[in-house]
Amino acid sequence: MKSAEKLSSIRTRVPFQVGRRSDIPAEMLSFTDLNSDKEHVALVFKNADSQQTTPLVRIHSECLTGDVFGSSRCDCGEQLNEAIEKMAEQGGIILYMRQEGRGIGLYNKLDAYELQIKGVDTYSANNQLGFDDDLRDFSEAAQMLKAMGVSELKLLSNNPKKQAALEQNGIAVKELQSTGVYRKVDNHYYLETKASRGKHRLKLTKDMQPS
Ligand SMILES: Nc1nc2c(ncn2[C@@H]2O[C@H](COP(=O)(O)OP(=O)(O)OP(=O)(O)O)[C@@H](O)[C@H]2O)c(=O)[nH]1
Ligand SMILES: [Zn+2]
Repeated sequence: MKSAEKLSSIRTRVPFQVGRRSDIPAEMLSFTDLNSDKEHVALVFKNADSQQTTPLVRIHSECLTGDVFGSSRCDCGEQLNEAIEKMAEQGGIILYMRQEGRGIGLYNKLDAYELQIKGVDTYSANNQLGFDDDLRDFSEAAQMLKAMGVSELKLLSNNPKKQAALEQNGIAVKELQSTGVYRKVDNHYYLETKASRGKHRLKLTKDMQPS
């Protein structure tokens, strides 16, 4: 895990409205001097970075298939909407990390899907393609938070690795809030594997019906 020793700062802060009806005020922030040249952005609701001591934060990894197209293979789009709707009410910050496919990129994720259709699970598909289970490095999330002056937060996630990474990089996680579980026609095996092998905190029940 790389540390967030490099000092980043806010480059641009642009207001707009977001959400399914484009009626939720937010600001998009870009940054200078992140560890990589990936164009990670933050979405800030109700000026939570300057107005709240312990804002609600979601570190959301890019998922073109789920976030944009509502793919049935994962739960990313639903988690993103949940975060937007919660933060419209109480304020908060979404760090939208350009880490498509847990860091392997979109084309490789599509290759992994092809293997999954043949019965390989979500992590083993990565391994068969020559990648580790998860290539994401969350130190840049800590850099972005520090640039915004946020040193403690409530984290909206089921993934304890995100909490550990923030804490290793000097950000205090005061609370871990789970997201909803979004069962769809063909994501049950994906969710089960995230819980068993990825150690995500997901409460899955056998009779859970697709939404
Ligand atoms: N390689 C690969 N990446 C996937 C797959 N399904 C979703 N992703 C990517 O996984 C990332 C989301 O990570 P997840 O493991 O679903 O969840 P998380 O962000 O770690 O945890 P939460 O905070 O609880 O949502 C996004 O970048 C998706 O593009 C898959 O089958 N294979
Ligand atoms: Zn997804």
